[in-house]
Amino acid sequence: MLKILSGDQVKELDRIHIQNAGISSHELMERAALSFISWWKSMEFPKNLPVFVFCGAGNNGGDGFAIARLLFKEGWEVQVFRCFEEGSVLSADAQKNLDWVPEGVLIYDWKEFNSSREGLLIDSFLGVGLKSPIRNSAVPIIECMNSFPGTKISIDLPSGLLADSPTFGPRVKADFTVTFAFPKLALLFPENSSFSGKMVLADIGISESEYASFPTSYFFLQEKDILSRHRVFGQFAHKGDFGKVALVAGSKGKMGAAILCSKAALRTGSGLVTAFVPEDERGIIQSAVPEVMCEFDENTDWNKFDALGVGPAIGLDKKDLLQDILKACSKPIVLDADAITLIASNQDLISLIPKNSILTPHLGELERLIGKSTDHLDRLMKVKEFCMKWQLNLLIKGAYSVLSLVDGRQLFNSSGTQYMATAGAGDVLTGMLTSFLGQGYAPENALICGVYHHGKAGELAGQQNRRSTIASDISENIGKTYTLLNVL
Ligand SMILES: NC(=O)C1=CN([C@@H]2O[C@H](COP(=O)(O)OP(=O)(O)OC[C@H]3O[C@@H](n4cnc5c(N)ncnc54)[C@H](O)[C@@H]3O)[C@@H](O)[C@H]2O)[C@@H](O)CC1
Ligand SMILES: [K+]
Repeated sequence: MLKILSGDQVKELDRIHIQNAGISSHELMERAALSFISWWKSMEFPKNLPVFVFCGAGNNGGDGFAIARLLFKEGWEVQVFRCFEEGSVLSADAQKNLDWVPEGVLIYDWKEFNSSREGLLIDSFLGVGLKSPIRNSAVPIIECMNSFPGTKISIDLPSGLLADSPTFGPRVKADFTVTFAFPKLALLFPENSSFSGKMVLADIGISESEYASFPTSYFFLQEKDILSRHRVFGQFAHKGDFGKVALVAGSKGKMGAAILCSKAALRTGSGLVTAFVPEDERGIIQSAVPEVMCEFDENTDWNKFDALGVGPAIGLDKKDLLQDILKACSKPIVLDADAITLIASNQDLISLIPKNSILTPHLGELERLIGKSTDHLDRLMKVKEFCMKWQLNLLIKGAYSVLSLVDGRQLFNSSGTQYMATAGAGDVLTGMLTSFLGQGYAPENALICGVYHHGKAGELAGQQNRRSTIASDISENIGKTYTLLNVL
């Protein structure tokens, strides 16, 4: 799994890679520029537009000079805008790439930029070298780039954004950020989304094994990490192997939650799904999902199920039921929605939650559980502490949902789309997670597979329906994600 290193670790990684690969730092910069060019070509930007490359004096600027040269070679009209005084000392690789800028590329001072011209802007002013809020002298350069209404593409990081701590000063508002080797932490923070735009990961040939020894608790979860987390079921598997799960969900007027999570559990592969719903409401679920069985007696043996998902729309009057379930259960369970709100207001219940269970609060529920956070980094730290203290897994939902594990690791999920921000999407996820637990997946793997496939199913649903996507569409696409990822 791809590690997310801090800005400070990048230099050390650079050094190790250069040594291992037997290349110069300048060659590594060239690879970064070439990787950018291959993304650029895939974008098919209109070729009649000129390209304005803003370059700083450090290696981020060096990337920009190299990109300017390569784009010019590809036939683009390119202009470079210097973000430093003439005669300034540049980093060695930036200087070399500045020297290599061909004559056909005109170099101007940034103050000469006319932001009303049509074109494409590349922001190569500041990258991970920025360690503190930007100097006053740099503010107008960022404002100048932001005054340009056309497409802006930041190299590695939007200039002004700190790689892994909260940023308060001005920063470039990019449409795309093409970042090298691994995502920089700040690109994954919701509060920075309007600055980083769409993040593109550009491979520069550094293999994950080269930084296996680098300490970090942050990881980036990608498609290649998923298949090995799945269990394989052979030809002789029967419905018992696929698990017997129960979902405690729904209440009068909110039976949709029970329908959505039970259906998702079936679509994820559960052999037998039982819904615990109010008896008066059973007709709704039984006609909507005939494959689901219903039970009504809450004095049941909860351990007869392979996995349990509790909470979607059960109502806030179910504290006693929740307490009974937590006391009775010996295996990890999935807790969502009202179950989390109940736990948040009755914190003595936390110690009763079976170790390794999975909690999936939305941001409001999370805040009730662990208190307010000043920003996403603060939220990550609080959640990590909570998970380690109580030995629980917790999902922070949103773009790049964070899977916070019992051992302190935090994985940022790469699948998903904004079109999943719709009622009931969380209920679908609860069904999926419960299903994987019931299929005998270790909680960590159930969480990883559940969240990744949920995001992928959402992407497929979003491609078909865009903003008209509803939670049922996500559920209906779960099967396609198995085909896509070649899960048998
Ligand atoms: N190993 C890697 O990941 C690679 C990194 N490369 C590039 O190298 C960049 C890092 O380069 P550097 O370490 O030279 O750093 P940067 O180029 O990001 O920043 C250094 C520049 O920032 C200025 N600066 C520092 N603090 C400032 C402040 N508070 N206000 C205003 N200006 C300030 C410095 O004067 C200097 O000009 C990466 O972001 C990436 O673009 C690439 O060349 C490829 C390889
Ligand atoms: K930049």
